[in-house]
Parts: sequence; structure tokens; C-alpha cells
Amino acid sequence: MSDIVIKAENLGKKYIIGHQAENGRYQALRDVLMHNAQTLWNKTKDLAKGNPLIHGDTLEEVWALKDVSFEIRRGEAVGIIGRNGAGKSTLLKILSRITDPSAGRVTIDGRVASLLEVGTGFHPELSGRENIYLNGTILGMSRKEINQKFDEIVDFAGIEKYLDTPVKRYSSGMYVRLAFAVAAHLEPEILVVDEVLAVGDAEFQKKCLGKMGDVTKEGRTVLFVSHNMVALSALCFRSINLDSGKIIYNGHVDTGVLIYMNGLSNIDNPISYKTRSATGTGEMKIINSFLLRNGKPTLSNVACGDKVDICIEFECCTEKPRFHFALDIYNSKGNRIAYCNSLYTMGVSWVQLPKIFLAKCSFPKLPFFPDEYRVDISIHCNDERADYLQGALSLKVYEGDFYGSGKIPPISGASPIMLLEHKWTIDN
Ligand SMILES: Nc1ncnc2c1ncn2[C@@H]1O[C@H](COP(=O)(O)OP(=O)(O)OP(=O)(O)O)[C@@H](O)[C@H]1O
Repeated sequence: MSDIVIKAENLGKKYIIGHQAENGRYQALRDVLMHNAQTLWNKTKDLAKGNPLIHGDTLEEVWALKDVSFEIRRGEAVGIIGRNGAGKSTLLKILSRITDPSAGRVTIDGRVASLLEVGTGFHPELSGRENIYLNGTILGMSRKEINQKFDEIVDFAGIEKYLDTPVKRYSSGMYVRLAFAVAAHLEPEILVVDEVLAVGDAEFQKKCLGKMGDVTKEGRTVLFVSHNMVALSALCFRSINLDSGKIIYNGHVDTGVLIYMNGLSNIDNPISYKTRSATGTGEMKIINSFLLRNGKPTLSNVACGDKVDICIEFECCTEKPRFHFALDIYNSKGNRIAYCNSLYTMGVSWVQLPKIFLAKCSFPKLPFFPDEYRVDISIHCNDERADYLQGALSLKVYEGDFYGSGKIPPISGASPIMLLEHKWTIDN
């Protein structure tokens, strides 16, 4: 499977819930079947006694995941983002083989260690020491290999004094510390972590993030579910955003976080990036672009003086790229009014890249007069144009208080194009 370690194809997970779920909590299939057997027995009794049958107990299908497909490469740290009930835990449970998918399939190349809920993988009656060996053995490690890691695990978890105490006597904090230490140190090829960091204190959370970072540097893969966007963007390069069981975004983590924070269903753009092919050598490809107005996504509306970021997601399809970007901005009369080329701004080309990355061209105070503008994006790689997208974005610029003076320059017949930062003084 080359460097692809996880491949999910049209994954689906269906749960069946009874309509009369007690206390509003989920019912597993087993609960539903038991409940139904009971209901059937009661109904048979009613029938024997000549009582009328009461209908109304119905079963409902809930698709926790639907048509989920993605690939994850070796050494990638991927964040799974989504609101409560989006399907994140269900996805991790399938990847950790705790539950089977109802549809589709997943191919995994490597040993998975997962930390999904406090307690997963630990035997309550066994001591901390015994659980370390048990988990190591489950991960396919020899006793010698576990011995080599043992002190590091105990040290990381900070549980020396309680090593021989059954883990059922541990506080939840101790439990999580040990569980994380075991999962991260026993050299799994794929580490799956679900929100566990919420339980530890700030210092331990920092330690965990550092350790997960090390795990990816060693070429191993990390999948991380969290509602903590700061932690997610610090650790992960890519995010997969889920909403109602479906993937709504799969790309650079910064974009994924924006989509999540702004409750968007996606960052809309009329261009279908998925189906377009590169206009150039294709060594790099533009895969998405969007606008931020004062830090929030916008389709095209901005005002003079706003902080505007033009964000472009690229995919790198070559080894050792040397690259730079350029934006061309045209007004509604077709005049090319700005050319923003990173080679001139930075003085050098960029050279190092992950597979997917986000480039941002920031205008701290947009100096354009009200009009409609077209933005063309190009990327040059190893001295040749790799991709070019005409009309990637449009900017609809409205009047704004560019100078912060409370007065807005009027638009007249012969409007200027640009607003210049300048000063007026009087010498007496
Ligand atoms: N055992 C179950 N039986 C029935 N429905 C379930 C079960 N587990 C999950 N679901 C349903 O599947 C959907 C996805 O749940 P899941 O726990 O995967 O979401 P999540 O994104 O992890 O949420 P959270 O952030 O709250 O942990 C929810 O609508 C939930 O109602």
C-alpha cells in the first residue's frame, strides 16, 4: 500500500435505536434486541390474557458515518474535527477495530494503539505494571522490547509509587497518564487518540502533545480527535472535518479549524477544485482558495481598510520543490492593478513542504476603492509554472473607513483606484 497506511473506502456505520430510548441515552443493538425480546414476551402474555396489542415501539436507523473515504500517509498527524455527534468517535472505533463498519471497508497497514476512552485496553484488576506488559503483548512486542521501554513509560506517567496497585484504584488522572504513556511509548505504527487530553492537567497535556509530535517525527502516524483547536493545529497538519457522519472538508488544518470555528458547512467557492487539472507542469496544484475578512471566511465581500487574507491551499506532487506564488489582481475595467509575487516580497524561493499546505497573502489594510476585482493565482515550481487559476477569487470591495477618521471617501464618476496611506501636516 506504499506510504498509505490507512485507506477508508465508503465507510458507513449504522446504529439501530429504539424510539423509546430510556433517559435519552443511546441504545446499542444488543440493548434494542433485549428490549424487543422483552416486548415480544409481554405482547404474547397480553395476547394470551386477551388484552389488545399496543403498537408504537419502532426501531430507527441512525447512520453515524456515511460514505466516508480518505487516505492517510505514513507519518502524517491528522486531526478529526466535528461537533458533538458528528461521528468522530465512531470513526476512530472502526479504525481501532473496536467496532465493525456496516458498509464500505478500511485497510490498515500497521499496528494501531488507541486511546479512545479512559480505560480502553486496561484490565481493572491488574496492576499498572501488569497492564503495561499486557498492552505491549497485544501490540505484538516481545518482553525484552517492553522492558526497554518500561522505565520511560513509568517516568512519563509519573506513577512509580502505584506501579503494583490494581489500576481500578487509580484516580482518573493517573489512569489517563498511564494509558497515554503506554499507547505512545509502545511503538505503535499508528496512534489514535480521542480527546483524552481533556482529563489531564495543563502540564501533562503539553507533555502529551510533545510526545505525539515526537511520534510523527519518528515516521509514525497519529490520528487525533479534539475540540481543542489550539492543540489540534499545533500537532496536525491536516484535518478531516465531519458533520452528521459525512466528510465536509479534508485538507490543511488551518482551513479545517476555520470551518469548524465558523460553523461552516465548507468554505464555499464556485470553482470545483476536485475536478480541475493543473494548468502548468502539475508539480504543484492549487486545491482550494478562500478569503478571510478580518480573520473570518467570506465569499467575496470586503471593505476598504479591512484586513484581508487570500488563502490558497496547494498540493505538492514532486520531490524537492523550489517554489513561489503570485497573485494578479484586475479591476472591473480589466486593468491589472496589483501583482503580488512572493519571490519579490520574500527575496527567495521556498524549498521545503509537506504534501498539502496553505499559503496566505495578507493585506493588513486593503487599499482598493469600491469595485469588483478578479484574483488570478499562480504557482511556479523549479523555474516553471506549475499551476495557474484565472479568476480563482473575486473581491467585491465596499466603502470603508480606510483612514480610521470616521469619514468615508465618496465614490464619484472618476473614482481613484487606490487609497494611499499618507499624512497631512502644516508647518508654521
Ligand atoms: N452505540 C450507539 N448506538 C446508537 N447510536 C450511536 C451509538 N454510538 C454513537 N451513536 C450515534 O452516532 C452519531 C455519532 O456519534 P459519535 O459518538 O461518533 O460522535 P462524536 O463526533 O464522537 O461526538 P462527541 O464529540 O460528542 O464525542 C451520533 O448521532 C450518535 O447518536
